[in-house]
Amino acid sequence: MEKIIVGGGRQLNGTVKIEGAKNAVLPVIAASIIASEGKSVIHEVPALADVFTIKEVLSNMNADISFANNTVTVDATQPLKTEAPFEFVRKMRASVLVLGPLLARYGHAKVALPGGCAIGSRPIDLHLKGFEAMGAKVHVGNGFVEVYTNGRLKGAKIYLDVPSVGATENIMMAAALADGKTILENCAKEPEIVDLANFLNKMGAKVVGAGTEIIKIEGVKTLHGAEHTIIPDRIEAGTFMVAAAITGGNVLVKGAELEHMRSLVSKMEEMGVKIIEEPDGLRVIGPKTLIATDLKTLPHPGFPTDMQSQMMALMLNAKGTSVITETVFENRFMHVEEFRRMNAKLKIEGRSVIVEGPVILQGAEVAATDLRAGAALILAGLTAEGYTRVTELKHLDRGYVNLTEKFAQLGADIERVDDEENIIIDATTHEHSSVS
Ligand SMILES: CC(=O)N[C@H]1[C@@H](OP(=O)(O)OP(=O)(O)OC[C@H]2O[C@@H](n3ccc(=O)[nH]c3=O)[C@H](O)[C@@H]2O)O[C@H](CO)[C@@H](O)[C@@H]1O
Ligand SMILES: C=C(OP(=O)(O)O)C(=O)O
Repeated sequence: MEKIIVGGGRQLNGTVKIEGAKNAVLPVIAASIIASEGKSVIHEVPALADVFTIKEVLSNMNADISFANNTVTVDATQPLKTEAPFEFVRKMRASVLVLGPLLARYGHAKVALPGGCAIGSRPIDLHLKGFEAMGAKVHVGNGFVEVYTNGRLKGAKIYLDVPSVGATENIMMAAALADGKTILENCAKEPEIVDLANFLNKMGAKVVGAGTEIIKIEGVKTLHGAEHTIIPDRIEAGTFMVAAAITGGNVLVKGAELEHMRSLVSKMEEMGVKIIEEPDGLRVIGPKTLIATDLKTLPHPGFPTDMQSQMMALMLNAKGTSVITETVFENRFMHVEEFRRMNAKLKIEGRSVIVEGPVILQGAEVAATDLRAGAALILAGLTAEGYTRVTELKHLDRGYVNLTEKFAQLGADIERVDDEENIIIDATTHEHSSVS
């Protein structure tokens, strides 16, 4: 089994470069299949497991897609299959983002139902309600959701009950080719929504208002391929910002965009962390003593749920009682049990966790219960006594590229090992017996 082994006690210093955003690149690649003319060329694509999954989804539909040197090229001009089977959706829920583009272009899409996951039930009812409002029929059965329409979708006025990121993206993509105007209210305002709207507009779409709570889309008849550069990953950036802060280090997080990260920056400043905007990123300087604070996750521009577990690691090192309230996902506290294995003092009360700090964390074997939980356990390991061994790395690989190497370059005592290999090394050289 693969593990990341991290030793505590080292301060992190230096520069780390942030990749393109996972949550922007997945909808942008999905959107590229709407183009009936020309190729799309997408730059700053991170080499994440999720990107390889969406590439497989598109290849399986007969799109011509290649990925090299952080650039994805998509030619979807030939007729496509309009189905995404469970083997892909199971690996990555964002596969449902092909529903909107396929429905808009072909009047049909069939995708395996994503089902629940570690952070909550994550239904797609709002995506489907949006398609229905535009005249589509929805059929759910045998583990699939199928959407279809006779002729073009019709522009509609759609109000989202909650500002869902995926529903905003799927409806925006479908509306781009609909007949008439769609007005999407109470939509998500994340920077990744703006990135998708910019890409769609380069393809010939007419989308205005992305980044606000009302997006207006005037449908056009066809879209063409376009060239686009993905925005930096604010969650990867935030993870390294916490790493600098938690170790009392000084790290330049190159590519971090202050505009995308105001809620995180202000929380970290409240905790005593110094954050300086520099021309190419954010410099983060950890204090001698971190101060406890409270936070509540909310849709953007509120505090991002994808940074909640990393902030829990920071709060475990802060002086006083902190309270974290999770309002976006109903079950995103799986990491609490893992932190407890490291001697954390945490109490769950409904949708809140009470964090008592500072605590002397102890290295332990812990599991990455989801993507960000994995990152948070590594962060906790940076300050723990002894060695922390993080397993279930498949989650981490969905969202972080070269995480171990990046931490090591900043001075962390960290390595990724495979138990099987270790056994072989142990048997021949006896050198690695202390790490497995
Ligand atoms: C690939 C991607 O971009 N993933 C991000 C996206 O996920 P995703 O797009 O899945 O998240 P949503 O914004 O849709 O989910 C937010 C909340 O709305 C609920 N909901 C959503 C859709 C729906 O049809 N019905 C419904 O009830 C969800 O269960 C959840 O409680 O936004 C989340 C919230 O910022 C982030 O944590 C994920 O990293
Ligand atoms: C929850 C996340 O992503 P996804 O929606 O891809 O599961 C995340 O990035 O933390």
